[in-house]
Amino acid sequence: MPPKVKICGISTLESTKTALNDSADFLGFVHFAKSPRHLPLEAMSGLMQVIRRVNVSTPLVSVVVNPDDDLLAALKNDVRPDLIQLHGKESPERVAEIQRLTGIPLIKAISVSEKADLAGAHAYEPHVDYMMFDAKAPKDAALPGGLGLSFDWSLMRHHVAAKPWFLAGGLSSANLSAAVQESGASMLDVSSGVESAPGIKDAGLISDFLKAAKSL
Ligand SMILES: O=C(O)c1ccccc1NCC(=O)[C@H](O)[C@H](O)COP(=O)(O)O
Repeated sequence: MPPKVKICGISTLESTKTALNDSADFLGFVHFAKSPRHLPLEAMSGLMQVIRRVNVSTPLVSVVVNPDDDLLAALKNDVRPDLIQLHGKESPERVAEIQRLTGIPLIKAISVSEKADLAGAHAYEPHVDYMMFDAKAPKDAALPGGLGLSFDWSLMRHHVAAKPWFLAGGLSSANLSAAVQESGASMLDVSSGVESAPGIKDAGLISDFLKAAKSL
């Protein structure tokens, strides 16, 4: 079974169309002011509404970082994504609270640089539908994700998980096969690897990535 793919950091209808034409399994939209992929909530909501007119089956994911209750209320009441991806330092208790507050299925991202980072993941599992394992950002980085950095994929080999998980960080059409082999991942997430410049998605790179993933 080929890995499922989430194309993250989509901000235009054009890249949405490419991703859907080549059978992306999830589409991610980032709301984080410092990100070159940042979408204000109104724009995210508008784009999602347009997508839903032509495609109701592909889950649309709002990616946020340490969201406060006001942001969660806006996501729940106005944007209404299929999933919320939590990509900050949310504690397991806060994730449980976010689940209660929104009722929207969650993806919790964990930053990984060494094996010890995986141990903390289990505490989130009761509260989420999916986990994501992404490369840990450098201390001085402006963003917690979308940096095109990888971690040692073999760390995931013996990870026993109660929830399905995405592998993220520095993936591209050139390395995804090795990444799947080394990590055992059945779900992949990519952003920079399908861009021609930060925040600029490239139709050819999106197609290449999805075709390479679907051919595994
Ligand atoms: O992509 C961003 O700009 C971003 C900003 C703030 C929080 C999360 C962000 N991205 C989350 C993702 O799911 C990325 O796809 C993931 O980190 C992998 O990125 P990349 O290494 O560029 O493929």
